Amino acid sequence: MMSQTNRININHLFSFFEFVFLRQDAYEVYPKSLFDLALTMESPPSSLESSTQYSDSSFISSQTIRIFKIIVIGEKNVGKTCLTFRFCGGSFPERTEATIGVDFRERSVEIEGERIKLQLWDTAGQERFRRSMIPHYYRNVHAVVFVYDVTRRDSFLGLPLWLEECQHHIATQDIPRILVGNKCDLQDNIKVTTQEAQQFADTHGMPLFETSAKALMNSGDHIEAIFLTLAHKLYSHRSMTVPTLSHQQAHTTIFVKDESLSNEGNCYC
Ligand SMILES: Nc1nc2c(ncn2[C@@H]2O[C@H](COP(=O)(O)OP(=O)(O)OP(=O)(O)O)[C@@H](O)[C@H]2O)c(=O)[nH]1
Repeated sequence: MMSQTNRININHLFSFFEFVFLRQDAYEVYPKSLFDLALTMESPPSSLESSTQYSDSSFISSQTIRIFKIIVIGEKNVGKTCLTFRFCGGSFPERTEATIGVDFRERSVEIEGERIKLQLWDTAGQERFRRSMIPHYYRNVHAVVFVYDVTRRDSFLGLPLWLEECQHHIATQDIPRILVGNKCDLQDNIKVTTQEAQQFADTHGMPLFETSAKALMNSGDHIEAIFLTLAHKLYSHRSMTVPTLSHQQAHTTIFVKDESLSNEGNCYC
């Protein structure tokens, strides 16, 4: 009988093939170790034993760091790929293709002196490219970014369905969620007002960010600020919700070793 681990690995391979062969543009921002990410993709984070297992693996050494899985969802063409690429790769991609399944991007940031990794799952907006992946998107997720296109009302009016899907697949609603209205650089074509977007965000208890993956907003890097705000939310959210070992085991943080850090200590707090 095929074990659960084996089944998961097959899915990992599937995703890698998609990623490496179908989305060459994202390759340059892929984390240094594909295998490292494969282990974390759907590892059972509620199990501390599993974390220890990874820690004992010989191919990864040094200190554990926390990885937060963030899924970016929304209608096709709203700019999910561009937003994640901009944050992880530092620029607006010259060309993009429809995401098939999922693309992964990752970036380390330092919050209050601790280095953490944000693992962004750039999900497919097209139903046919995402249907079979939906359970994978939501498994062990730490935060959700809902994206709509300010120049397309349909992408905004469709948000309740994305929220519903999210509610259906995530057991706890107590995870950070943010709403991002993208393509604000197309000023002459805006179809969703800030007021109605803000009302929607308030109704659903989410902060709203209007931005552009293409342009520099407010003379600073707005995308950077959005994801860093989320990182802070995740950091403090977790600190508040993981006071004991048993809580910790129930929480969805994934631990892996990072060989670029020199400190030998393992920290599960
Ligand atoms: N003007 C403008 N165009 C953008 C912006 N963000 C993305 N685009 C364009 O919108 C199109 C779709 O962008 P993607 O990032 O591929 O959209 P997506 O949501 O990942 O699409 P799927 O993978 O199909 O779900 C591309 O042509 C981008 O160049 C933006 O902020 N401003």
